[in-house]
Amino acid sequence: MYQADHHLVLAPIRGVTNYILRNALEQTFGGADSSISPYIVTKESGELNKRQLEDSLFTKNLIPTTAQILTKEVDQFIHAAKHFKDLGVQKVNLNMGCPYPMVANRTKGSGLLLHPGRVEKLLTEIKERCPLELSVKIRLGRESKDEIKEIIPIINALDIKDFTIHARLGKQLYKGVVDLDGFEECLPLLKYTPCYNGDIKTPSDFENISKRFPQIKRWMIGRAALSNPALLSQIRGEEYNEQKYRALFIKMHKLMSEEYLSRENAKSDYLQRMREHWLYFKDIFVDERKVYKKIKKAKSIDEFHNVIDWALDQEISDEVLN
Ligand SMILES: Cc1cc2nc3c(=O)[nH]c(=O)nc-3n(C[C@H](O)[C@H](O)[C@H](O)COP(=O)(O)O)c2cc1C
Repeated sequence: MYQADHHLVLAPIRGVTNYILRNALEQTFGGADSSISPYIVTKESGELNKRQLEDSLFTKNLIPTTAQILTKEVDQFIHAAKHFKDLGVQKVNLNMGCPYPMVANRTKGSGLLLHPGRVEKLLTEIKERCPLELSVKIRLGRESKDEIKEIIPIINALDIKDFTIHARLGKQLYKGVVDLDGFEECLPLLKYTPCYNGDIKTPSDFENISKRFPQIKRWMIGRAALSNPALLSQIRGEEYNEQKYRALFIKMHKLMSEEYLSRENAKSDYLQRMREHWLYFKDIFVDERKVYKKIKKAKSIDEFHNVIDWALDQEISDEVLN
């Protein structure tokens, strides 16, 4: 059961959990204590994506947001961390969980997990030089849940307190079940209690997992908080009937649309951005397939807004109400 000392973290989902989504969520359903922004990729040239940097801008975020970096190079990590520091960011996260072969085969993300020697060197040097507090997000392994057991002594020795474990293997991508036994095996090995992540889809999933792991205080939730933006607040005990849910979702959507359309060159990517959000938002509605089909078909902003007016009137699924 949710307790006052629990901390709920909105997970990073690339292309979706940007400051626009985070702030609109905070201004409506609420429920997230903090968030990690999706990873920024570093390059040898030092060039960093402007929009991704902007996403972590302290003044743009209504909830504390950690910036995430995907790299295997110490200098590139430090270079990006310094940029984030200038933007007012307090904490940076090293991504050691990304499962995509394009990333992992280049010894980045979950690909690092097969090389504990490299991880030790990377983390030790980053810890020494990082101008911001360092946190790490990891999977149990890339191929096997035993890989994390070689990483944990490094995390302990470096005194990294903010450590999130997504209880899957890299080779699973985002499929299959989470390995709660594998997660449990890590607990006695860790100096600090980690943040749990993976497949909390409903308030009762949270009840069950938090009952099994009463020592865990930090919980990270990703996809399900996008498919049901009320989920984080429902976990905290908030209740929603259809009318209250619809009113808040309409407000959330309006805030997001307005912010996207106020940005420079907004019109060029507005539809694409909103379609990515609707890949999750569609699940709010009983007839999610019909809703998403119409959204995908909309070719202009006017057409899209007409479809949204229709969609926001559709019946809301009992699965997101409580
Ligand atoms: C499309 C997509 C993009 C993701 N992008 C990131 C990312 O940028 N950084 C990261 O650490 N994890 C990323 N993740 C992983 C999530 O943060 C989270 O660990 C995973 O979805 C499991 O949690 P969940 O079951 O609550 O969604 C991504 C996941 C998905 C499905």
